[in-house]
Amino acid sequence: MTAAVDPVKLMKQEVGKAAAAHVKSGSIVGLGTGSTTAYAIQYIGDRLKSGELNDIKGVPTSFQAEVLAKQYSIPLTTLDAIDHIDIAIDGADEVDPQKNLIKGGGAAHTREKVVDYLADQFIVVVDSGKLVDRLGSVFAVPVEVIPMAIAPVIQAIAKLGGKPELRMGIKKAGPVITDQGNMVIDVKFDTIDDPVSLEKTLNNIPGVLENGIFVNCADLVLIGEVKDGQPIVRQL
Ligand SMILES: O=C(CO)[C@H](O)[C@H](O)COP(=O)(O)O
Repeated sequence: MTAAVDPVKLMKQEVGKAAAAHVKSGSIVGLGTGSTTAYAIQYIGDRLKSGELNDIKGVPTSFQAEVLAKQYSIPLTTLDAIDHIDIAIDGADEVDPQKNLIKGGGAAHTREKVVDYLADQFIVVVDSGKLVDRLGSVFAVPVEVIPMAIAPVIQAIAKLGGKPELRMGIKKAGPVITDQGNMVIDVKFDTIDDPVSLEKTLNNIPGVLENGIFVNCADLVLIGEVKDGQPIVRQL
């Protein structure tokens, strides 16, 4: 008996491959975080190995991205050694029709926001399950907070009408700790009518480092779908 192929995995693989095909030789590439971007990193590595691509430098958005880049022999650099990023590839947890995003399912949104906004071209890679009519319909907004400010930030967020929940670890007792040593509060809002203003409002709370609302940032959204059992990629 052959094992059934997971359709979500198929979509992620195909969209990751499609995004990796956009990377040109000589580029500085922002390497996003998450299971979909992991395939893009793998395919960039494959293209380097085959000689189809050369002279690439990657800027990782997380410890995970750094480990994967090393695994696939992608040379890395840091923001103090470069003056631009040509292209960034990153996943998302929600995408609305205006290409606004919620990110941070992997608690990496702070570094992702720095890298993705710096890139001349930012390509988002998602499976079709991430598309929503309105941001916040399904996913909570991740907010990275410095540990000593957790209590007042939770109070301030509750006053804004959000339902804050401290993100807890899996296979680790206690809260999730980000790559910067901070904590994450996931905030569910009934509706997000104005993501532009909510992004600013959340970041204005003292103790908040960054939140996962990304507006006016994505240039291209690649969506993986399965049609008639076959994975396809379309653009938003
Ligand atoms: O924002 C992120 C990490 O902070 C990820 O890009 C986002 O959570 C999507 O991940 P995946 O591709 O595994 O669904």
